[in-house]
Amino acid sequence: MTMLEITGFEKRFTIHHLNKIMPAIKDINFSLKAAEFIGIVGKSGSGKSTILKSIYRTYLPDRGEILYNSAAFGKIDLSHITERQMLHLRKYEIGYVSQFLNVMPRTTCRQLVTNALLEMGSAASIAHEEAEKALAHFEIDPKLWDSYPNTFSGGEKLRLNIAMATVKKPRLLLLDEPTASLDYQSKLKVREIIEKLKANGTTLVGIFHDIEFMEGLCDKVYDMQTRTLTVTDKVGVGTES
Ligand SMILES: Nc1ncnc2c1ncn2[C@@H]1O[C@H](COP(=O)(O)OP(=O)(O)OP(=O)(O)O)[C@@H](O)[C@H]1O
Repeated sequence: MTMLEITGFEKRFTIHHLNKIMPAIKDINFSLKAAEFIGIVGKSGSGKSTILKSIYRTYLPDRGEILYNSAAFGKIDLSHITERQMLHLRKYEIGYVSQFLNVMPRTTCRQLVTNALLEMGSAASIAHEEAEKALAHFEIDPKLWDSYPNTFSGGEKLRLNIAMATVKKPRLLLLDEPTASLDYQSKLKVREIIEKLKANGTTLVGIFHDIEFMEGLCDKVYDMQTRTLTVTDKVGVGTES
């Protein structure tokens, strides 16, 4: 089953103070099936994050379709659904992890992960238990669990961010360099979670600076420079289109 299909995607930005329209990316085409992981590679500024933000509907495309096979609404174009539908998808189906933690102020680390589960409809006791498991998995020091994350280190914030998104076991997970400032041990923990989610049917789109991290994890790689989609056999590669 095709889970995500991007065709003829194009995005431009209006720079108001220069009164200019800047083309960002165009002619982006790729698709992926349920439980597949696509890695997007390309140089800085080539538009990788723009694609992820457009799937999450932070940005709207100027041309093209972003078709997603939703559990709640069937096959839909993410750029044309209502705000209400998009909010539903963000809550129940689509997760987004960036390098930056953007959370409710004055909410503890433990509450943030627990709330993520509660809003999905988990029972309170299960939400508490699963939240602790996730915090422990990402090796967030238990001394920090009841603290506000605004004072956390960069790596702690990042690990909390990943815990909050992955604990929900989303149907589609968007990863925008989530391991950027993590040490090797923490990266392995992220990899472990990605493998588990994939095995449970999560479809993933990821940007990783660290090509080695993606090795053996991605089913497909989309190269922004050559606009080609490569199907990996997880050892060697063979081009699809
Ligand atoms: N909100 C915005 N307003 C104006 N220009 C933008 C906006 N967002 C992105 N851009 C521009 O679009 C282009 C693509 O940016 P994007 O962040 O998608 O690249 P990237 O490949 O993810 O880069 P990096 O690897 O450095 O994170 C860049 O030239 C950037 O300046």
